[in-house]
Amino acid sequence: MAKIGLFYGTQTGNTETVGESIQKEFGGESVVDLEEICNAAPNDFANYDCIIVGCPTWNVGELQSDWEGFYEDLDSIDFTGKKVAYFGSGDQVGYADNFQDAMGILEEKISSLGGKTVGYWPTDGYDFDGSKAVKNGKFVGLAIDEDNQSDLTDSRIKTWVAQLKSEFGV
Ligand SMILES: Cc1cc2nc3c(=O)[nH]c(=O)nc-3n(C[C@H](O)[C@H](O)[C@H](O)COP(=O)(O)O)c2cc1C
Repeated sequence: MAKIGLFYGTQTGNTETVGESIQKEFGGESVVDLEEICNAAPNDFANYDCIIVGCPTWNVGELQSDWEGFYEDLDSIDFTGKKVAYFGSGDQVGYADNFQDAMGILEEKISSLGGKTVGYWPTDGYDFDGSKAVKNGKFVGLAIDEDNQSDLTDSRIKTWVAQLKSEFGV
């Protein structure tokens, strides 16, 4: 079993691709286990002290549907003592009032269940009007925009993973 568990949901594949790049950047399967949330059970989270959660925002400010289905199950997971990092996929032009809301919804829930949020990310370089994923002037995790800024995705992942390696202590 790897040290870090990465749980993601996706509708059209972008968040899965980003998850795979994050895994690769950490050093591959020996460091990060990838699990699609539609195949996950609440017990799977118990295996990891370091967790990465990936979710795109859909239907104007909503969780991706598999995460929607798992949302109530989160209540049965003890996140106490776990470090949790978040990444999201969104579209800052098409959905400027709800950019990356899903990342914020999951962070609020999981931190209320004891998870310690790591991997905060600056809002510099993005242009949007509102987001549930911004707290104290920063995103609660890595914001990816494949619709408008796909050219920045690789460098954003590299920078964020380097930050997380230090915050996770791996
Ligand atoms: C109908 C629809 C609704 C969307 N709603 C939002 C939204 O509210 N906020 C946002 O940031 N992105 C929104 N998006 C953009 C998607 O999150 C984005 O395309 C993302 O990369 C999809 O990720 P996935 O391929 O992992 O499903 C929406 C896209 C569509 C087609």
